[in-house]
Amino acid sequence: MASVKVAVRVRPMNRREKDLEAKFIIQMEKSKTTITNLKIPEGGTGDSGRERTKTFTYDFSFYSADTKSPNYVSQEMVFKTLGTDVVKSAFEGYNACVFAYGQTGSGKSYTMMGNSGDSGLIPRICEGLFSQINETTRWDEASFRTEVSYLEIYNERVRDLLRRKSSKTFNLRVREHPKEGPYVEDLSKHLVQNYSDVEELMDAGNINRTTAATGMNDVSSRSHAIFTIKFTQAKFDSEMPCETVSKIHLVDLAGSERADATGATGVRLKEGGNINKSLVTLGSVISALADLSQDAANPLVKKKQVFVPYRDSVLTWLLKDSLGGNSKTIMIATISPADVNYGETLSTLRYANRAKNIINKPTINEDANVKLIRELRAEIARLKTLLAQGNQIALLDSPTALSMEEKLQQNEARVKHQLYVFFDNTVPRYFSATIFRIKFGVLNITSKALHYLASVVLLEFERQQREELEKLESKRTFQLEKS
Ligand SMILES: Nc1ncnc2c1ncn2[C@@H]1O[C@H](COP(=O)(O)OP(=O)(O)OP(=O)(O)O)[C@@H](O)[C@H]1O
Repeated sequence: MASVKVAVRVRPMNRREKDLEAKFIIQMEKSKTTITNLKIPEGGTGDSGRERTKTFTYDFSFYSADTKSPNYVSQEMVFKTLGTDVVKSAFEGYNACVFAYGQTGSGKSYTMMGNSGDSGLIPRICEGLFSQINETTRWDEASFRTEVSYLEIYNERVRDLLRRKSSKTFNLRVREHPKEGPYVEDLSKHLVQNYSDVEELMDAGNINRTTAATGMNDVSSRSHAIFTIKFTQAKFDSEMPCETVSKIHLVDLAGSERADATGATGVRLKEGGNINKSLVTLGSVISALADLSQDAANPLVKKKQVFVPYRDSVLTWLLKDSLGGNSKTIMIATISPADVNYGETLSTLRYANRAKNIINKPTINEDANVKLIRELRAEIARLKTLLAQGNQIALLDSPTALSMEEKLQQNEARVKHQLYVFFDNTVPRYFSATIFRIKFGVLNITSKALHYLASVVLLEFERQQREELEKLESKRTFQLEKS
């Protein structure tokens, strides 16, 4: 179990806000973010008793409004605080997701993608992944496979941002795999060997992304973009093959916006409606999940039937696993510091506050065959303990009816039988379980490993039996000498 991690980031005032002589209304101290409503006089309360300041506590509050401030949080610091954990999760075999949420022009794309020379989380995470791959391959015999895909959801339709123009790029279907969950049919996947391969694809995808100038942002993303890295790792852990697969979704959402703030009409207004549909559904999903988690945390409360409307929008359907499922998820809420955006900023802060309550269930995604071998090994260890215990009991009981030799023979038969049962049950299951699939060269080693394990147990068994017989022999000799 792991809560969704939530960070809030405030950007500097932009030209528009400066021209409007906007006032700064955001304060941050450690993990706390405070917003001030300048319409309410200092020391007083509003007509309806509203307070002038509201304070929220998040996992992180990133102050990026002024580069000269000692508290300034740079792109690199955001990566060090959040991105390195994503890289770590990938190497451990967990799924991960980072999504940026906020008003148009509040800094989502800047945080996720960044500018040239000032890159954001997505390029830094990819760079971090490859630098660790290089480190690991230098010392270990691990092998890696990294695949990326990049899509946008525009007007509730999925579009492949990395597909060549000649092929179908628009309106791809979202389907659901019974085990692996929702996926996009026919989405192109690209094998990458190093960071510059990723950079090339990212640049190509960003050019294809739907953007437009709005009243709030000259280059406003009009779609939700999901950059996905599928990272597979095969290595040997204490001489056992081990394969993990991790999926990392890096999501740059389109802005949450009101038509009046952006001055949108026509196409932009329709886009706004669709963008909001996904974001409203995202809000409902977050609320439902937060309710579920709070209920689960309180055993005294009668469990409600909470419906999570994942399927109400393409975005939430595709991010199903990242929200309340098998993933380590981070939400970054980006905000403007200006009083002119008070309403939007407060709503973002509330949204983020709700998301803190979501509990996910991340698990290591291990190959089923490899898992079976690990279980097999644990079972062998258990049998070895049983064998040892069995022998001790037999020795303690020795003066009664049966002679020691007989007991030893009985033990031998019992353990042999257990071993037969064990291998009879496990080996066919093991071999039928598609172990012959050729995957990262695991084939030879896994079947070899099984033989190795079997021979280790039998050798150990023989050694123990020999020891017992030797003990018995020396006892007999001692008794003979005495008489
Ligand atoms: N923390 C920051 N530091 C410096 N500049 C920033 C920061 N955040 C955003 N900006 C600048 O503000 C402008 C708008 O940011 P950005 O495009 O990231 O907004 P957005 O939230 O992605 O907007 P939209 O939803 O319209 O796509 C850009 O010029 C960006 O470089």
